[in-house]
Amino acid sequence: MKKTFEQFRKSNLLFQVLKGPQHLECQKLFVLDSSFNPPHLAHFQLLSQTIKNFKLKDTRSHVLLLLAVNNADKLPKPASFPTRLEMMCLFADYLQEKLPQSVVSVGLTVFSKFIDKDKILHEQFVKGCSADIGYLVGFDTIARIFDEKYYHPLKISDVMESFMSGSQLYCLARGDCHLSAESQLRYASDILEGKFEPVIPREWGARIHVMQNDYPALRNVSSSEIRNKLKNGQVESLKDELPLCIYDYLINNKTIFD
Ligand SMILES: Nc1ncnc2c1ncn2[C@@H]1O[C@H](COP(=O)(O)OP(=O)(O)OP(=O)(O)O)[C@@H](O)[C@H]1O
Ligand SMILES: NC(=O)c1ccc[n+]([C@@H]2O[C@H](COP(=O)(O)O)[C@@H](O)[C@H]2O)c1
Repeated sequence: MKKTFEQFRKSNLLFQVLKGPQHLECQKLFVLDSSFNPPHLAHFQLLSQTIKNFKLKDTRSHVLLLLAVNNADKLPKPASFPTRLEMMCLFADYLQEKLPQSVVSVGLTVFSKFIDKDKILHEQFVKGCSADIGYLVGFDTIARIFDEKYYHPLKISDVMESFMSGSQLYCLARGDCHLSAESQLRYASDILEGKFEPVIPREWGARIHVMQNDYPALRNVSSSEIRNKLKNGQVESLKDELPLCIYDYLINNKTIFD
């Protein structure tokens, strides 16, 4: 993976598929954009609930696990990118097994903002198919997608118009969030009622779908909490938060977050 990653870094590519089909194979694409630092069961739950509730009837779905080599806020730490790519590939195999009605690809991009990721995916992955792209996010991320600071001095209603008119945002409420679960679940209807106008146009509310996590124990799981537990030797409890393949990988590579 180190070599593959270095090649991507040295190339001028903006997006590259490293595993799975190179182009969209189904009518519905679900993108999980994450730091995969490491991937965990709340990520799986986000995918599984979204596919269960929103996949097109009687068709397969295409899942794209996407890693940005530039994050909107975070430095590229603590696990190296090649390590994260290895975990993404293990996670992709796990998804393929658990969600057999899905096709899974793993990709890299240089873009941190969703508006830019969306443009490049339409150009290089969807390639002219009339598919809506569904982006899978936790509530903390949706709040950041609609934060004006990322687009200054442009207006969100202008700069995000093209992205929001062709995308759906599938969102899982989080326990470790500044808003109550009720407020998170009301977010789309609040937008539809115009509560955030003029910043967020009310019609965008129809493209946002906030779900409660069906498994309460996963609502507070996060990669940072898992990294801390691993550092502090609290490995037993990690079994309930990670796919077994990722758990085994971390146990065999305990220093990757050092
Ligand atoms: N417990 C959770 N419930 C709902 N969404 C989640 C949860 N954990 C992660 N997500 C979402 O999955 C997406 C990708 O996750 P990300 O890589 O940021 O994981 P994270 O666990 O929040 O990482 P970190 O702790 O390093 O910030 C984000 O949109 C994030 O909000
Ligand atoms: N305005 C935006 O589009 C925006 C804001 C914050 C994070 N992101 C991206 O969301 C993804 C997840 O971010 P975190 O790993 O920081 O939670 C990253 O790819 C990050 O760059 C995008």
